[in-house]
Amino acid sequence: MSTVESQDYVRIFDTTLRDGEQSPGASMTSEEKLEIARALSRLGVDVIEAGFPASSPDDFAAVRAIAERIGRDPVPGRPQAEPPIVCGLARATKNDIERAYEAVKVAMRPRIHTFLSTSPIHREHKLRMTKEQVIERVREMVARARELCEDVEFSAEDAGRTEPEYLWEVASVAIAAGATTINLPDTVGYLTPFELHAMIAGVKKNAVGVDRVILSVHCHDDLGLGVANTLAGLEAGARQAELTINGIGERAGNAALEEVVMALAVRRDRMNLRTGIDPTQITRTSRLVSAHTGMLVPPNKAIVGANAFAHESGIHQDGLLKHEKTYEILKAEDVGASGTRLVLGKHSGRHALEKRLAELGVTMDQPALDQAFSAMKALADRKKHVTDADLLALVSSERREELGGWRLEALQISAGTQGMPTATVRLRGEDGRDVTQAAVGTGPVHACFRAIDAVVDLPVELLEYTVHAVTEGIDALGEVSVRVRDASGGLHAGYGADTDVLVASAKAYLAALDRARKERVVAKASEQARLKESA
Ligand SMILES: CC(=O)SCCNC(=O)CCNC(=O)[C@H](O)C(C)(C)COP(=O)(O)OP(=O)(O)OC[C@H]1O[C@@H](n2cnc3c(N)ncnc32)[C@H](O)[C@@H]1OP(=O)(O)O
Ligand SMILES: CC(C)C(=O)C(=O)O
Repeated sequence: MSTVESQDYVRIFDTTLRDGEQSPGASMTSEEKLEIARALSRLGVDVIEAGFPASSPDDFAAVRAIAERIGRDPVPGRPQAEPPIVCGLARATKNDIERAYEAVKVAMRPRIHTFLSTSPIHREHKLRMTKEQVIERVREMVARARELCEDVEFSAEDAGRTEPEYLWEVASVAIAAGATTINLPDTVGYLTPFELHAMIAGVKKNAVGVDRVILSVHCHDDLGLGVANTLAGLEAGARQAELTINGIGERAGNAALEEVVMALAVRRDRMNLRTGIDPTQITRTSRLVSAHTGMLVPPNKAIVGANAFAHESGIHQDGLLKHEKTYEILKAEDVGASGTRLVLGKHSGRHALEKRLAELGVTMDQPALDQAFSAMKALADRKKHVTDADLLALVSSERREELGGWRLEALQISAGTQGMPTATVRLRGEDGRDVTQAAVGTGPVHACFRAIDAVVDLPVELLEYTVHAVTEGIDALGEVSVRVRDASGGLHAGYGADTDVLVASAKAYLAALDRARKERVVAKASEQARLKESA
């Protein structure tokens, strides 16, 4: 028995190019579809539903191109693998079926997939057909498809809302007419997992000849149950799952391939089912589909979202650093994503900060780490993510502030088109004393520096003032550098970083003044020592 025939093997039928393309606005060109089909082949899907050939000449051409190339072009990483089946969708009409076959017949492994609704609401209002007419059409059209192609899938559209006994009858008729796969879609995403399980189990038990065919599930996500329902169907005995990359598809989409495949892989202990998918290709394929369809992947999307392997909160980060399994059931590398990310933000803790700083080449003793931690928390309150550049800027700003002297406690600026720009600063001296001063200036920076001058009382001339963003985005850290000249001609540089450039300016100016002050203290001390010596 080959791997594919064994009882625990689930065939992955990818319908990104057909049902996925039915997502509003997700149309793709033929070249894009071929590129995706190649990626699906590399991913290891068993069936590629390449399109609906009767729907337009473009769709026909795309299906045809995929049928021609897939299996014939080399697939990097899977040289020996059996090529995927290429399948075309067709309504239960002669014309659709013949068009589908025309498009797929050149494939190494072609399949015709024909469908007809079976639920009362579809029979009555959409098809305007009786139960008997539906049965007769299924018999005729499956037989016609089978005359053309060895591999025929029949889908009972809206199976989920079909009377069970009637569904068993339709499935029995399709099997007798030659269908090799019977698909039971929950077309409108209406069923609960228990109901879907019961539907598959019912057909498996009651349809005549069911042992000769593969049962398949195709679940939509209208109630967010697509993946859960697919897994329930597989537990009940279905051995083909119809899925799309990123879960795109008609309305709320289809069950997401990456979620079903990884659920089967991670919970093999529970379900004991396998697929032929190479999970390391998942992220790359997801990105390709997103790029070609323009359907962005939400950050919190399971498996492929930007946050799927990102941890922000301190307690989780600490746990992960001690043992990765504390908070991860699969690794980013398993699905071809770059590793777990510890995101520094308002919920992070010291362990994660220390690790990130060490990775950036910064080691600190405990008091310095505590200080950097407080600065990081303060920044994170104002900024969503603290990036590496933020951290380095912060650390270097904090280190410079460690030099002593006056420290900025508060800054209030009033500026605009009306009135004089005014700054009020509150500075804390080395002795812990707070001093508040206000000043006006030609602009907010000038007013701020004048208010600082009024406290520090160290005459300097401002030579240079530069401001630039060190990090990305509207909430970037601003970095300010200043150069001042003191009364004896000495030059002193100062640097400050903050999300508020005026605060960064005040910090930079204070740092430069502090250097000037320190040099003056050193110069005074050496002058006194010289005088003492000469006395
Ligand atoms: C559940 C699913 O996802 S099914 C796939 C859905 N995908 C699509 O519809 C995308 C491609 N579709 C199309 O391009 C067009 O709908 C076409 C070319 C197939 C048909 O276009 P039109 O001929 O203009 O028909 P229109 O789409 O307006 O109506 C569908 C017709 O097909 C009939 N029909 C629907 N499903 C089936 C079926 N499985 N078998 C036979 N006939 C069907 C409808 O009853 C209706 O027939 P009517 O004209 O006699 O009332
Ligand atoms: C054509 C069938 C399989 C379908 O897409 C559905 O029922 O949702």
